[in-house]
Formats: sequence, structure tokens, C-alpha cells
Amino acid sequence: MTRLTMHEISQNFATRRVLGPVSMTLEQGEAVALVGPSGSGKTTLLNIAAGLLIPSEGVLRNDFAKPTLMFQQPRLLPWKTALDNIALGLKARGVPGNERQFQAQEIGLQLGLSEEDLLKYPAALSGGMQSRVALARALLPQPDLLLLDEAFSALDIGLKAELYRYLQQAISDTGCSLLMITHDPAEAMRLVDRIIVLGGNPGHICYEFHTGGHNQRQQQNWLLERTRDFLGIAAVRAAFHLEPA
Ligand SMILES: Nc1ncnc2c1ncn2[C@@H]1O[C@H](COP(=O)(O)OP(=O)(O)OP(=O)(O)O)[C@@H](O)[C@H]1O
Repeated sequence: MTRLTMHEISQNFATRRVLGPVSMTLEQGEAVALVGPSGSGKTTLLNIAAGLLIPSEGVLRNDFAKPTLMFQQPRLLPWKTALDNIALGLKARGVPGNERQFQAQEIGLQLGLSEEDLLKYPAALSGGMQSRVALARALLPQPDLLLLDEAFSALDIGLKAELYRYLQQAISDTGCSLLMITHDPAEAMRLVDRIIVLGGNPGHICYEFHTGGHNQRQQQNWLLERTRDFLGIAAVRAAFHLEPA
């Protein structure tokens, strides 16, 4: 079975150990969130999972063939139009020009960009539009693993809800796995099967929470109750340096 496995992973920067040892597995079709206080090593772990950083110690095994990434900053190429930015992943995979443009336009329109927006350069797009472009770019190559680093944290609540719906639909249509970092427990509750809480110094796994309720995630009451349950757990509160409940 396709999976991502990290075994006894640690990361040092200079002489300082910032992470580990951490062991975790992400199965095909599973959605997992990494949460934890600032500096607990979430981005470091995600970068290791993405192959952007070689860990100081431990073993990474990634069977996923088509991972894509999306960050908090949309990181669009300023000299390319929105349409060409969306099509970038297909270009790298050798899809011919006309087909790239067609597919990029289709997903751009589905994500709420107009034909006019798609011809604009990033500097002429609002932050929200740039995030739509970045999500379209990450999803268009039909990844089997999507890695999100606080991808939605700077967006307004309406746009967040819209992109969550789109993402959930894309995941359920394609069976793509998800590994995401978020600072918002309710966002994690809504989008993932399992929440991994990192904490301490060096960062390590303090708790794993199975969200459940696969069919109830759209319901506000369920989300509120489940988020309250999560935030009531002593190990979670300790990781975030919160007073005991
Ligand atoms: N390239 C680097 N060189 C030196 N130290 C680094 C480097 N990258 C990260 N760190 C340190 O490693 C620790 C973990 O950083 P990381 O960005 O992974 O945490 P995080 O949990 O993602 O934080 P945040 O929630 O604030 O984004 C921090 O103390 C950070 O200063």
C-alpha cells in the first residue's frame, strides 16, 4: 500500500536539536493535520516529508508518486499570468501547451476566478485570488499527496469555507492524501481524520486525536463539540501551555 513513513526522524540546526525523534505514518487516502505551538517543528517536519529537507537522523520513506505543496504565501511567479501559474505543474510533467491552458482555465473557473482574472499577473490579484490560484496550481496535477503549510490561515472566513469545500470535494473525488499544518483546531477537525499534536523542545509528538465523524464534518455543532473535546485533553493543553481545563 502507498504510504509515507517517517521513522525516528530528528532535525538539528547547527548544534541545536529542534525536532525529534518523531515517528509517524500517513496512509493512502488519509488526511492528517500537524498542530502545535509556534516553534514545535511543524514546518520542519512537513519539509522533511516533502523531501525539501534531509533529516539529521532517521528514515523517510515516501511511496507517493505525485506530491504537491501549498504554503501560506501563495508564492506565484510574478512574471507569469494566473493561468500560466496554475498550469506550471502540468508543464513540469510534459503536458502540451494547449492542453495545459485548457485544464488550467477549467480549474481556475471552478475555483471562482473569472476569465479576466486568469489573464492577470499576480500583482494585479488580491491575496484571496492569489490563494485560489495557488490551490488550483496544487490540485491541477491530480496529486496523490497534498502538503499544506498554513495554506488558509491568512484568508477571510467566507473564502476559507469556500476553499475547504472545494478541497474536500477534490480529496473525495481523487482519494488524494493530505498532510497539513494549521493553527486552527476547528479547521483540522473539519478537514482531517487524525490530528497530531507536536510540542516540547525539541518538538515531539505529544498526542494523536482521531477526529471521527466523517459525515458530520459540515455540521457546525459537531465541529464545535469535537473541537471542545480536543481542547479539553490534558496533553493537548500542556503542549500549548494552556492552563488545565
Ligand atoms: N533553517 C533553520 N535554521 C535554524 N533554525 C531553524 C531553521 N528552520 C527552523 N528553525 C528553528 O527550528 C524550530 C522549529 O521551527 P519550525 O518552523 O519547524 O516550527 P513551527 O512549529 O512550524 O513554527 P510556526 O508555527 O511558528 O510556523 C524553531 O525554533 C526555528 O527557529
